[in-house]
Amino acid sequence: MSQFLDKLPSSLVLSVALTIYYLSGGRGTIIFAISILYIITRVNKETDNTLPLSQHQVASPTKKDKKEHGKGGCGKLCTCKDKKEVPKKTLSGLKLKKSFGLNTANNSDIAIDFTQSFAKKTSSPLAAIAISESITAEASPEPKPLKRVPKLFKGNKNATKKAITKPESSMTKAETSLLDSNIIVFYTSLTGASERSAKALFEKLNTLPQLANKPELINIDEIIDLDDYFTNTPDKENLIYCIVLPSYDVDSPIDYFLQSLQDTYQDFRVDKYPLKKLLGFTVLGLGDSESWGSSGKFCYQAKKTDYWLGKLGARRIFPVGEVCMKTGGDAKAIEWIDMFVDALKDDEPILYEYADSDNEVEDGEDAENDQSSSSDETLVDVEDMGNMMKGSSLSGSSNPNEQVEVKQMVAKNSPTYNSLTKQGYTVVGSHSGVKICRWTKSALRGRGSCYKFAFYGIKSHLCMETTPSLSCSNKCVFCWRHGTNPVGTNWRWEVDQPDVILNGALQGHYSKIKQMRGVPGVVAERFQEAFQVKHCALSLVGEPIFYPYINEFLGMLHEREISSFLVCNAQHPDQLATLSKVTQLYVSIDAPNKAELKKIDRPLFKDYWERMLRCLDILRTTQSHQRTVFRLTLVKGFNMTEVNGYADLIERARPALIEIKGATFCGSSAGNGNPLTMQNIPFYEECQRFVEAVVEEVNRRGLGYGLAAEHAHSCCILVASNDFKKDGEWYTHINYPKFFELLKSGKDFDKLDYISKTPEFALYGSESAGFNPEDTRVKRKGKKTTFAANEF
Ligand SMILES: Cc1cc2nc3c(=O)[nH]c(=O)nc-3n(C[C@H](O)[C@H](O)[C@H](O)COP(=O)(O)O)c2cc1C
Ligand code: SF4
Repeated sequence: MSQFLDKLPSSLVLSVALTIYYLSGGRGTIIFAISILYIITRVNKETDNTLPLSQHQVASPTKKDKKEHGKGGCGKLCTCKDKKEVPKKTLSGLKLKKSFGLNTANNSDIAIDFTQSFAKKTSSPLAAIAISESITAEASPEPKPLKRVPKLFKGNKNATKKAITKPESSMTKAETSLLDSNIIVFYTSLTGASERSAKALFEKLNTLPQLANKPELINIDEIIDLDDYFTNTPDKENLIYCIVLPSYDVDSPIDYFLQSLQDTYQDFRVDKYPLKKLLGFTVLGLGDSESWGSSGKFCYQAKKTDYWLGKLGARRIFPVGEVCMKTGGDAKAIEWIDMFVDALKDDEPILYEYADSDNEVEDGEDAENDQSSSSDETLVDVEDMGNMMKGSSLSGSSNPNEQVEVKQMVAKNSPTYNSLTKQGYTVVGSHSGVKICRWTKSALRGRGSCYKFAFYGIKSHLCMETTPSLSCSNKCVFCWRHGTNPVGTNWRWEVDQPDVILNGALQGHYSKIKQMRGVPGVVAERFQEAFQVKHCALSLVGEPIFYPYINEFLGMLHEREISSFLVCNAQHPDQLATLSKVTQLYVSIDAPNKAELKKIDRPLFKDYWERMLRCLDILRTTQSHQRTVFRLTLVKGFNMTEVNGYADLIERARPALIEIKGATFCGSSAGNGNPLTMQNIPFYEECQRFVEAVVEEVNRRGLGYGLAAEHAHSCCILVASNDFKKDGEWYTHINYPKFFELLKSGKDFDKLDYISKTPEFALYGSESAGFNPEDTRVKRKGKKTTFAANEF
């Protein structure tokens, strides 16, 4: 009978029970109840005893496993096709289980058992709760019984995967014993508690007889360049990082440390998972749960550190400790230390949870997810825009009675908003953005400014990078935003007032500057100066000229004596024609002919080439009074061949200046069709040869241009019209006070009316190659002399 019932589908059993209950007018309650009990028992039996073979995991496959499931047994990713079911008891070997005597096999149960075990060992319910929370968050956010699907075992394949491949959750056993590692204990401390704990951990490791190598103790605040440890790693084998730090909900150097980790993660120039080289890491957090528990900020910066180290590819070898110094004190920290050191002796495999770690941080700073997935939801292509545009008041609806729903470009609850804020942008209003650039940080620390200092005298710590339109009409292959910003050809969104944008941008910029005050190396004088922005680079992302009130916005900048460097993509000739005075007007010229322009800029406009040519004509005519600049981004294999084509465009527009810059690598992405690889990034010498050829050609045509300045570190060269040469010397710099004086006078003036002499160090071919001798050069270990930061 039981066998017969087992063969019936549960749904049939339930239907029969319901029918009996209904037909008997409620008198069949007992039959109904028995049926329900029977179904529950069956479901339990099914979910408890078996798992699909393709999902099951075994730490070390037995001979029997291998025989049954092929060569690799099930210790590796199982390739069995028949999805045969096997008993769940093969789930074994979890490090935490062994260390803490756990009996259960699934993630949520591990968290619970771990908590109980931890509490038993430490008699600390508080620490237990804290650690339990972090493990639960990491292992399984909620214990959903039917989702107790164990992680795949994938061996140690991550180590050999390409940098760009996201490490996956995996159960791995390190080839090296953790005791053979080189451990560095990092700490940062404001009032001394974390320093004490770090020293206690260091001492414990120092006297641990089984540890093969002596540990190191490093104060994070004394590290000159965090990149030496958290982008690159010291030249030692099998490094383990132990990081001890408190949390502060007020500005502190910890913010800078966290921001650096995040910047590294989002920096397209570095390996996506640079800390994969480490053998492992762990974080011990100190905080105050009584005062900050209810706000959810208890030890939040330790959790964030743990999160970002994980995102950078490092393997967590022990759960983040969250110790309340008010209720537990040093003793609780020592308990965590003892447990961690014990765990070092244990060489059981460790579950590396990469995927779930995204959930750990309340504000979930996961840029990658947004770039790859959520951004897709918000990208609106021109083909999809027809209907929307019909309805937009700004898109010239033909029907005046048509009800128009005008949306926000980047609404606060949209994935794009999350994506941008997670990447460090402050979204101002609903369509503008501001972000502090790397060079601004670098200049604050007395290091190099960006190439615009060499070419035009812009001090990076006085520069704000912003845009009044996050939307763009191109999807350039070299764009470091990788197309995660909204796209479109017409303005069809709500419009924010220019004063709201400017005030919001300045506020966002200054608050980011403020965060730098505890950073080692920040020069007090420069820090103070930075609260008076002098230059505005309208080039962050998107197309500033797209903003309907761009002229009003420029006027407000100039009123505050902030110079304007506006970059446009040569796709909006009408707006370009009516643009008012700017300090410097850029037009991006990314290719010398129609076919290559399509390939490289991936424009949304069908008449993109004609639009560009119209823009060039406007530069030569209506806007010829401006300091017009061609900006060329050289991409090998795409746009570095046709010298004549570029000469034609230069001849047509006669720009005052030509900035030529080698493209920087921002990663390939199948998701958005970005085809670039490192092969497409030209060397500086290649850029030089190309630029020299272009200059030769334009001069052969009698146009009169010369190689004026360079910034070799940024792979950037400035070509200028000979109009900027006086008595054989270049005058590419800008006399900013003169610019504002002329502007205030209300008279017409020309690009040559506010020029200033180019300094020696910036001249093309000079020994400094554009490096300001007043700034400090930073030597990185094992590397040539270089700047401290790269340009965005
Ligand atoms: C101004 C201030 C802000 C703090 N903010 C937090 C917080 O957000 N979360 C937390 O868990 N503890 C917070 N704390 C408590 C400290 O993290 C805790 O006292 C810690 O032990 C200090 O470590 P340290 O002296 O080694 O730097 C704060 C303490 C102060 C004085
Ligand atoms: S890189 Fe751009 S935003 Fe940064 S300092 Fe230079 S001009 Fe300003």
